Amino acid sequence: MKGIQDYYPDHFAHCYGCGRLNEHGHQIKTFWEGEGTLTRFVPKEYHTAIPGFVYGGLLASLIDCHGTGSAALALAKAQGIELSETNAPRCVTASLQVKYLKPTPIGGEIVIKGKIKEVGARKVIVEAELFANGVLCVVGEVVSVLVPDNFGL
Ligand SMILES: CCCCCCCC/C=C\CCCCCCCC(=O)SCCNC(=O)CCNC(=O)[C@H](O)C(C)(C)COP(=O)(O)OP(=O)(O)OC[C@H]1O[C@@H](n2cnc3c(N)ncnc32)[C@H](O)[C@@H]1OP(=O)(O)O
Repeated sequence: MKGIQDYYPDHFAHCYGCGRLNEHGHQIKTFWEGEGTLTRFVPKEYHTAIPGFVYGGLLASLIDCHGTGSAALALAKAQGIELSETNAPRCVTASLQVKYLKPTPIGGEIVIKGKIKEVGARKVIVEAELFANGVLCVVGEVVSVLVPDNFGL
């Protein structure tokens, strides 16, 4: 199944967290599930904080790109954009807040769920919940801002 990241132009597809063209990155994919958004990721052994548990920086990174991806989905919906080829809106992170509630175990799939809290003309706020083996381990909030096609060029 295609994620919003599959609809970014190539120039915006090199992000370490979610760029489909970054062979060293996490290449996460974010899509709608009902009214919310969803990203899945399976940490590797080397994503370790202490043996058996995921490094918190990685979890923040996953929430970051889940947030910007969810924001792009929300803007596309709000603006009536039908996704095809590389026409997705692109959002950059303005603010990232993460709260680690429980250690996150390595050894299974991580699921990140997003709730769109606010959608403006450019700014989107997304609340994220990160689950490991069905247990809520991390929550976060991402403020994303729509950027123009020539951002970074
Ligand atoms: C330089 C590298 C960036 C690379 C990113 C590539 C983007 C590609 C897009 C897509 C690709 C796939 C996705 C990638 C995902 C990547 C994730 C990351 O790791 S991103 C890297 C870290 N983030 C930055 O480096 C942003 C640096 N900051 C900025 O560029 C600007 O400050 C920016 C664009 C965030 C806002 O600047 P303004 O001048 O365009 O817009 P104003 O008018 O200041 O703000 C618009 C709204 O946002 C709020 N806002 C701005 N900053 C905020 C903040 N820090 N906290 C809360 N709200 C904030 C403001 O209050 C305003 O809200 P009101 O419309 O009035 O309601």
